Amino acid sequence: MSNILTPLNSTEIDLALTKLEGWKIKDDKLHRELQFNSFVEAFGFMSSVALVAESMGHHPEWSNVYNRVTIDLVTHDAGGITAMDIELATKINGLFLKTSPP
Ligand SMILES: C[C@H](O)[C@H](O)[C@H]1CNC2=NC(N)=NC(=O)C2=N1
Repeated sequence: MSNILTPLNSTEIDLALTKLEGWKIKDDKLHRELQFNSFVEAFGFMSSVALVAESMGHHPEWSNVYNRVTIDLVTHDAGGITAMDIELATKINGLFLKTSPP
């Protein structure tokens, strides 16, 4: 039976990616690189993501260099990309749009 800790198959991942602006697969993880207008904006965005991640009990692998934030999502407990990663990526996109409207 499938549950949130079952890794998605490549068909499921491809479908999810069509709805996830900016994300791709890199090294078997969901990957996105974001750029902001400043370090403070990037760090504020990371703070918002941190609260969401903590509330989900699901945490990103990420790094920050000045105004850039690089994010990788994978479910370690499942050994692959799961619905939890898709959910967190979707929420991250929402927070990015709020921080940095097009
Ligand atoms: C016990 C705790 O909830 C688990 O270790 C959670 C924490 N955050 C996590 N985050 C991610 N990305 N993958 C996990 O498998 C994971 N497991």
